[in-house]
Amino acid sequence: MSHLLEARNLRRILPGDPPVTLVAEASLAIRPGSFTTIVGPSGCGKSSLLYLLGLIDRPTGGTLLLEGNDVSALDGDARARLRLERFGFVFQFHFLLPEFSALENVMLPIRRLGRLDHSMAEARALDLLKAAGLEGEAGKTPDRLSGGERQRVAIARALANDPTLILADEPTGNLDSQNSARVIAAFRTIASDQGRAVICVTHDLTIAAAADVRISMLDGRIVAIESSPGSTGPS
Ligand SMILES: Nc1ncnc2c1ncn2[C@@H]1O[C@H](COP(=O)(O)OP(=O)(O)OP(=O)(O)O)[C@@H](O)[C@H]1O
Repeated sequence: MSHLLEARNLRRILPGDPPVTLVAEASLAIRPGSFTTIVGPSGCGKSSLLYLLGLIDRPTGGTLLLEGNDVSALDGDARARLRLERFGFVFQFHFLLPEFSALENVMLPIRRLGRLDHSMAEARALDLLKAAGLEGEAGKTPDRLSGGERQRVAIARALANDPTLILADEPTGNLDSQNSARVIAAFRTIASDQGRAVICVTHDLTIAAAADVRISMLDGRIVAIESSPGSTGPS
């Protein structure tokens, strides 16, 4: 089966004197139904690579293929559209809008995409919250949710438009071990869908252990790509 996402010699260099290399010659392939972690010491370029893979940042060299299509050189509007349609993001801080309920937060990207009317968007958002075990919390604003609940709302929001790729940056960074375990279990379930894949930057060894593929970085470079025992390989 073809790769969902493929990077070939992806590079991100900040201009300057001297220039700063955030990511150097990164090559990787993400297969459907996989859970990949990106690990490495602080400052090695994990987030920078994730932002390139998620079309948040733009490479200064190399190629990025989304289901075989070259998306490396798209303009800002086209990248924003693809992010909304095909990607879901989960960050260390949940970035839920404080004045909106959990339900409204999950509905927002659905309404922005504009394919569903208000009541259909609401039904979909409720289903996602239900799947996250948060049916009873739908009407609450983020300040009335626990840290773990907020992060699960953020995951529901990331899934709102049925994305192909879920990208997470330190999603358990602010959670205790019990809530981390729920978040990891949610990612595992999401990644078991053959139409999807999860890529997660983490320092959390429990996440790294739960993944199918582990990409290790050092000084902006990928230094190893390893598959877990039982997984079918990195590509
Ligand atoms: N806009 C920028 N200007 C200058 N340096 C930057 C910029 N963005 C990132 N860097 C530097 O690039 C390097 C890679 O940063 P990045 O956030 O990708 O690392 P990371 O591995 O995710 O780190 P951490 O685990 O601490 O979050 C770091 O040394 C960082 O300070």
